[in-house]
Amino acid sequence: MSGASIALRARNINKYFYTPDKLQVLNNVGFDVEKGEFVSVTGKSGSGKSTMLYILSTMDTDYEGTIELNGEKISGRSENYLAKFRNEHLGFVFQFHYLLPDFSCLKNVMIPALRLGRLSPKEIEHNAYEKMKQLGVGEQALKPASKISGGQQQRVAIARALINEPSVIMCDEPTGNLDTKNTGIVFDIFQRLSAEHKKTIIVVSHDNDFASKTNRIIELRDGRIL
Ligand SMILES: Nc1ncnc2c1ncn2[C@@H]1O[C@H](COP(=O)(O)OP(=O)(O)OP(=O)(O)O)[C@@H](O)[C@H]1O
Repeated sequence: MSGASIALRARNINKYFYTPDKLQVLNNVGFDVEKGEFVSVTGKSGSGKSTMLYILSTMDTDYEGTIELNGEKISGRSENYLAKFRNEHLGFVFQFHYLLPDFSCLKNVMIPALRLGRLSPKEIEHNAYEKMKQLGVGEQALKPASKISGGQQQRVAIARALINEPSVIMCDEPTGNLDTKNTGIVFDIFQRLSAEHKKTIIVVSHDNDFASKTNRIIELRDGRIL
């Protein structure tokens, strides 16, 4: 693989927790993810999936090894640098959507872009509404986030993750709270983002059916890649 086509490069990642006892949770983990690839991370409970995602997503900086995202070395960087990097390059989707319940769905989607401050509020509102329409939740725009269904909430959360046009989207059990129908809808959204919009998608999932349909499965066992 040429460097230009790599979105994420992880090398020799070791991670330890020290309480209650010293525990090595990731053991010499290394892999590449290509731009536009849709990858799932699987493994039994406790195998280190969430720990790895926290590290890859720059939230946890206490590890050994090196990580490059979009050609930039992100290991060993300051929190200020990483916060800016996250805003510009990464989108996040979690099992629980963490939408602000009393704010409108549209406002929820707008918030990361308002925080970034690159565009005017009018432009951001327009972009947020477009993203919501693309994900089939345009009609929910003005409703409070607490007043729509769980599947719709997750699509609003995906629109929020996309609002700053990140090239890499990291997800921790994004369908863990959804029924089969909504899981299928969310899968199709990710697949389209990867195939048509060349977004790189990394999803931690317990759902073998979901994982088996992604481009590649990275399986962890006891902190090692199989
Ligand atoms: N903050 C922490 N302090 C100590 N040990 C931790 C901490 N966080 C996780 N661990 C341990 O690290 C190991 C890996 O946890 P991790 O949450 O990454 O696994 P996982 O594969 O995501 O599990 P699950 O599928 O249940 O979410 C587990 O043994 C867990 O108990």
